[in-house]
Amino acid sequence: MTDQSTQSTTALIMVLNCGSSSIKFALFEASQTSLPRKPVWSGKVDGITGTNPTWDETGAGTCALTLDPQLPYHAALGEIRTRVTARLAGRKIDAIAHRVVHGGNKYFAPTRINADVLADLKNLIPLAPLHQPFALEAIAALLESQPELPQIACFDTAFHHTLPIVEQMLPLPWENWEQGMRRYGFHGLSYNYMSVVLAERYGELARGRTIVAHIGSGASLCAMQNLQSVATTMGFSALDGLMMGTRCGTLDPGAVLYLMEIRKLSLEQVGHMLYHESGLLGISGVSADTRILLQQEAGNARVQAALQLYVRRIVREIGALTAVLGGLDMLVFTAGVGEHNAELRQRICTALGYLGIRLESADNERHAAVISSDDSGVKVVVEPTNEEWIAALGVTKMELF
Ligand SMILES: Nc1ncnc2c1ncn2[C@@H]1O[C@H](COP(=O)(O)OP(=O)(O)O)[C@@H](O)[C@H]1O
Ligand SMILES: CC(=O)OP(=O)(O)O
Ligand SMILES: [Mg+2]
Repeated sequence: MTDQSTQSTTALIMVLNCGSSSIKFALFEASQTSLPRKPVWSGKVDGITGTNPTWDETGAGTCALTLDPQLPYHAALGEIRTRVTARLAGRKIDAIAHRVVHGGNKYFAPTRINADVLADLKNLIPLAPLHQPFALEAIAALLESQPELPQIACFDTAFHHTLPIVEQMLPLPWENWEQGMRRYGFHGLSYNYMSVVLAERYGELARGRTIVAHIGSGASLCAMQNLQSVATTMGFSALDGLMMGTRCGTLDPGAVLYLMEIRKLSLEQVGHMLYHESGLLGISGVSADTRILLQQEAGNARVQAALQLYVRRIVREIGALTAVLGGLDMLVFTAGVGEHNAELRQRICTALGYLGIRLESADNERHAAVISSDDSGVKVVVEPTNEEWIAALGVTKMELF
């Protein structure tokens, strides 16, 4: 931010965060010197991929929405636009920050979007088809309707720029690496926020061997050392790693070949299966939402199997990342499931008892900041993420105002 006295004292920054099951938005008021963590107004359209989308304004509760089922993201973006316009009552937005999930090999810092940048980002749609098209749809519409409004892309992949080469590489023939195929890692705005807030709250401990479990509709783990990403479960695309709401996570590549060669599924059919029909939804046949699955678990073998595999994959990958870190000092739960689902945190931590993890049940139930007991070998904490603030912060560093 510049300090020219002719400029208005605050700037209004809107953030759009297109996730796989929700679109979140937030309006931040930035002064010349500070950006409060709490937005002046925020909300989300939730359950976009489900049957009952809801509108939730901060503190206003939820209400059901009717979205065009053929174009739910498109309809949700329109809903947000209408409500934000009404709420602003003529006040101008100074910049819009977009969470863009994939920045590829070219974008590692917040970037002002023009037609060339947009074209580059469109090329990455195949690597994040649940996210990239919707963020880019909003960007393209705004570039056209308000070309003078600065739009800034803030990348999920950027925080993982510190990954060592051994974590970036895919075990494919060398020329693929030379041609740019690599593991990127995602949920970087969330992990970036964690690197800030964990250092504030837990000081030196957070600088040690930390695993952050970002478990929402999409899910990944990040192993951090000295608050930097050293390993992560999502890789080249947002399909890798943990089992998710509708995504398979890590899968034997032989299974993909089999589906195509023997079952004769087309590329599109396999892609649809892996992104939209797998994970919790695919195994349970009921829902991608852990709340619903926990309610229907008793007496439903498929729901039980879905939840068992979901927890197993998290436990397995925490074990793998602990090995990479050479031990574990802190385990952090965040995002929709991580912040709100005490039952699943309990199941995960019980399976991790061999690491010396002990939970304080009452603290876990009330989603306290620290949920491990005093004698736990690893500090276990719950920390609400704030991807939107990191995106807005990126905008304030661009000297636009
Ligand atoms: N209050 C809650 N209690 C329990 N689970 C929740 C709650 N809110 C969200 N979740 C879970 O989190 C998931 C959404 O997480 P979120 O991080 O918002 O996902 P995304 O950003 O990928 O859309 C939901 O599918 C649901 O399972
Ligand atoms: C990258 C990703 O899966 O994001 P989300 O969890 O918001 O869907
Ligand atoms: Mg998300």
